[in-house]
Amino acid sequence: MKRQPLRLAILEAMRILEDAGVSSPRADAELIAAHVLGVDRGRLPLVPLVDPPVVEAIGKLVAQRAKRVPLQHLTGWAGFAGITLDVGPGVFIPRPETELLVEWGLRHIHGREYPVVVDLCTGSGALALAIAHERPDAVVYAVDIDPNALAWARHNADKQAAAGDTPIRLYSGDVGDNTIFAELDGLVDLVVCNPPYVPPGGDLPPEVVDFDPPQAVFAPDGGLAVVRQAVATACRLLKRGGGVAIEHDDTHGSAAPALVASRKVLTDVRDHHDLAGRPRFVTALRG
Ligand SMILES: C[S@@+](CC[C@H](N)C(=O)[O-])C[C@H]1O[C@@H](n2cnc3c(N)ncnc32)[C@H](O)[C@@H]1O
Repeated sequence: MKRQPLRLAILEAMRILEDAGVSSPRADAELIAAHVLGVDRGRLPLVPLVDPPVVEAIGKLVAQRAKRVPLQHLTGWAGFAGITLDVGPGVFIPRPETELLVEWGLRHIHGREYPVVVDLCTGSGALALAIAHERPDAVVYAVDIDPNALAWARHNADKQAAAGDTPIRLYSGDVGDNTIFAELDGLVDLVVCNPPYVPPGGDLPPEVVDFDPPQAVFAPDGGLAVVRQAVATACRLLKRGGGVAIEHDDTHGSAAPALVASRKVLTDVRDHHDLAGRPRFVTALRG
């Protein structure tokens, strides 16, 4: 059979994805093509013609994406703050907005030697591994309640350590357990946390509802239950001058900072917006 222009296969993929209601049809079509061809997306213009089996492989993945299977489940990986994490069924796919917590956290520990860092609710290991990658001297702890998520985190942590990064320390546990990391009480420089925070019944796209684990997304108490637990744990773990950054729902731009400010040991409470201008995460320092 004849070779075909890749451009046409991508245009056809975009049409299918747009009809299916995918929010970023061009990016997804190009990323699927790049995945099938084993090249970076930016190199696609260097591939003018493709063989029929390539077009067929692109078509199969596009059909799955049109059923709203997340792109990262199809490719098997997610880029996050300069690292690549393996992801799939059973673990939350790291989101770009969470990279803002990495940026804030790295700024906070800048100039501190051998900082102790704790990632509560680690999922795939995203925050812990991104910080460990940038700060090889950091002692990084991470915890999750879900054994499936932890299996992904262990896999990613082993892979990153095998590539030469300092290993992180992973634990199974509940942020609501007030003895968690008791050995670190008052010793921690930075606590980061992207907890489940969507109020139950929230309106979400199929990629989230059907593929992210529910306990990674929804939380009781109007979405604030795990945020509240993370704040309490941070108060106990942080040393004086230590900092905490917690992601929250964009409807919690007042409630989350108020919850943090209700803890007298935490000072300099600030809420931060994402690039789209939505309230996204709260930070504070241990006074
Ligand atoms: C929104 S995901 C975030 C994962 C990762 N930090 C990220 O940003 O990609 C929330 C994670 O919190 C975990 N989790 C939910 N409730 C928890 C709890 N009470 N204690 C510890 N982990 C919890 C879930 O299993 C899930 O992996």
